[in-house]
Amino acid sequence: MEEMKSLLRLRMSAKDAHYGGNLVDGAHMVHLFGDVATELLIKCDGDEGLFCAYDNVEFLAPVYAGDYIEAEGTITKIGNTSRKMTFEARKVIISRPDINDSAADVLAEPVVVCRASGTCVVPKDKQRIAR
Ligand SMILES: C[C@H](N)CC(=O)SCCNC(=O)CCNC(=O)[C@H](O)C(C)(C)COP(=O)(O)OP(=O)(O)OC[C@H]1O[C@@H](n2cnc3c(N)ncnc32)[C@H](O)[C@@H]1OP(=O)(O)O
Repeated sequence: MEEMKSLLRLRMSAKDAHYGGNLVDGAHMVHLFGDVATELLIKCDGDEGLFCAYDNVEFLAPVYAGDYIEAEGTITKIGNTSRKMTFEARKVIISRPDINDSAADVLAEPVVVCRASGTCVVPKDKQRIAR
């Protein structure tokens, strides 16, 4: 099977900060993975599909307002109606409020902030791409 991947890249805004110290809630990464999964299913099946279950979610580093996040997903297995996927979210730019209000750095190496895996379902009658 040709490897199927999708990538979203976006900036966490002050509106996304939910906790003290401008910390973004972990559920926000899971929300991004839902959009990545939807794009993967559109590529794979021509349908947005439904998220059935996560079997693992790990929060590995904090995310703050001002961080730029890349959220990437890969389809690892295609079943009858199920599509197994893995996800990774990485920070690629961070704010530097310790320097001044507008300082920011491009990271030499991305920092992985969240990893997850799960299963989506596209019912047979909605699969529009023959395989
Ligand atoms: C990605 C989306 N565009 C965005 C979203 O997040 S949608 C919002 C959140 N999700 C939902 O609202 C979905 C609500 N759930 C459902 O509608 C149904 O539960 C379902 C459609 C997801 C599954 O229902 P159904 O088709 O009746 O299930 P099954 O026939 O039992 O199984 C279908 C395939 O899925 C595999 N499977 C079932 N449960 C699990 C599980 N817990 N973990 C992993 N895999 C599971 C099952 O083995 C079937 O696979 P195959 O068809 O054999 O490949």
